[in-house]
Amino acid sequence: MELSIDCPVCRVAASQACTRCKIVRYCGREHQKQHWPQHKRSCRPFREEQDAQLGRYLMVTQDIAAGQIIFIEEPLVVGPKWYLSDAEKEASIVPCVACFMPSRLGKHQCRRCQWPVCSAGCQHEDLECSVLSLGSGPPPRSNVRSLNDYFRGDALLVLKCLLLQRQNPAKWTALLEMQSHEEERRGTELYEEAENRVVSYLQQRFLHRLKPSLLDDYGPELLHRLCGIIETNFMVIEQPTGVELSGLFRQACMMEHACQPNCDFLFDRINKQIAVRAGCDLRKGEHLRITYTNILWGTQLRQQHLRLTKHFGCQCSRCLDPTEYGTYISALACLGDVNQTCSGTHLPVDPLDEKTQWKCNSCPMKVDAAYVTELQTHMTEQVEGLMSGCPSASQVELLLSRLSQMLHPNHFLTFNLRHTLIQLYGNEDGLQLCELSDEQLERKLRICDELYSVCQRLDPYSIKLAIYVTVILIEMAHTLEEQARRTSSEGITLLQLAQARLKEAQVVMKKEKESVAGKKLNAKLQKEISHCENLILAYTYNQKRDFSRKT
Ligand SMILES: C[S@@+](CC[C@H](N)C(=O)[O-])C[C@H]1O[C@@H](n2cnc3c(N)ncnc32)[C@H](O)[C@@H]1O
Repeated sequence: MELSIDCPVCRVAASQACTRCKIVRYCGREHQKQHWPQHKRSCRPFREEQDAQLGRYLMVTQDIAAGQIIFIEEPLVVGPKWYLSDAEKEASIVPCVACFMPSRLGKHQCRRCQWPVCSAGCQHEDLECSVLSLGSGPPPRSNVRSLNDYFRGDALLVLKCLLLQRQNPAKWTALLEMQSHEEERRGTELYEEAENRVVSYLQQRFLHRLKPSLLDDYGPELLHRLCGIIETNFMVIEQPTGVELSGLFRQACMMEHACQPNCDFLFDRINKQIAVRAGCDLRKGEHLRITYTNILWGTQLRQQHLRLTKHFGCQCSRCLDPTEYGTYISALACLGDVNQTCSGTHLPVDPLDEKTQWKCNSCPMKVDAAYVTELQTHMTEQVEGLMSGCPSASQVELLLSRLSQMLHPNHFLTFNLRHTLIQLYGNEDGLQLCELSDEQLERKLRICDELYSVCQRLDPYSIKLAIYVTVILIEMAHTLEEQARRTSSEGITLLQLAQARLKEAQVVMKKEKESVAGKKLNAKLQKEISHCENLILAYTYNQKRDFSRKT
């Protein structure tokens, strides 16, 4: 996380942070006092509000410029990932119980509780270790699967929350103030899952042996409430090691959801603080908004995910618009009826209604929501199946042409396939840029333009899609460079266009300097920019040389 560490008055290195915003640092009290008349205009430029529908939320109280850090906050709890994939449940590398560094199962273990640690000397919190040591330990001769089943990271996250009641009463109070949706969760699939994976696991393996004097409450009701608090509020913290953690933050977790966010956030890898940053200029009265779901999903999928995990239906302007800002990212192609084919597009009549009909915009055909869901589920399986391998361009083309008969070209499933395709054309063996025909280059550029336009409409400030957009811009630049190589008349114009695309990507990627994927892509982008500059220099030199030869 990059924050200025110089005193804004004398510019010497400073360590004393403003206690209100924790962002600006001073060399001492004198300069802090002197700077206050200026600083108070930007210190904590928001306040907490409450609303019957949203619950608590954060509202901007003074205009905030794009890129400004709005607040920094310590976590209430940081722990292992809340949702483990099937592969992670069987992985032999797991986060160290103390420092979360990747650790090989069975190599080092805490001497007292036997949970995996990264090295013999790495120790974890005493109370946590005492509770975990009440367990019987993994069964003898365990394989990786049964070891993982004993060392459940998601349950450890709940335990970490539970132990705050003794370790830090102020954090415990703040945690219990968070929304849990415990009533709505009761009887749902998520509740049953939490019961099996976390609540009964913690009780039967550890908590039943706990001395009652150690904690006031560790009953199933409370454990389920903590699961609800985590489910509703957890934020994913990506570590430079690639390990993902879950964090709960008193204030950052108050930010409401919108399918077009206006804030993003960064994590400090050492102390796990979160810094919330304005993704665009924010005006007084606006709410601070992040996205709880995947903005590259269509409305039905986003709504379903939000209803299931966060217990609300989003009513943002994108969700209300059947075309989703003109992107048609959920739209189906109309097939017409037996008498006549149709080139129209099916859109939901009421996008917020799960059971809405989907109507064609050019013929009277209507289809039911159930049909759309079934079709989409089936196609999603096909796309995920293909993408889980390393598909070739021809395999992607084949599925794309099949799905294109039923889906709008911008549908999120075809978007995904086309985003893969632009990276394969120009990089796959036999499909290197120099091997592509002029038509293939033109098509690659056209697809890049279409994908770029969808991203711009959904996320105009590239708050969520910076990496997606940068990949598109780099592929555009590659194509333009190759086109420049093939032409003698417009070469410099094409190269300058390529350079402009890469410079645009550089601006977009400024906010992605911290993430693992962002670091990699930023390094690649720097090389692309130098390469393009060299092409321009070489082109200009050759032109000058040709001109002087002629004259
Ligand atoms: C991470 S919490 C946000 C803080 C919460 N409002 C509180 O009072 O603690 C997420 C919950 O806030 C509510 N919420 C957030 N964004 C919303 C939105 N756009 N529309 C309706 N409810 C929303 C939902 O109840 C959701 O489960």
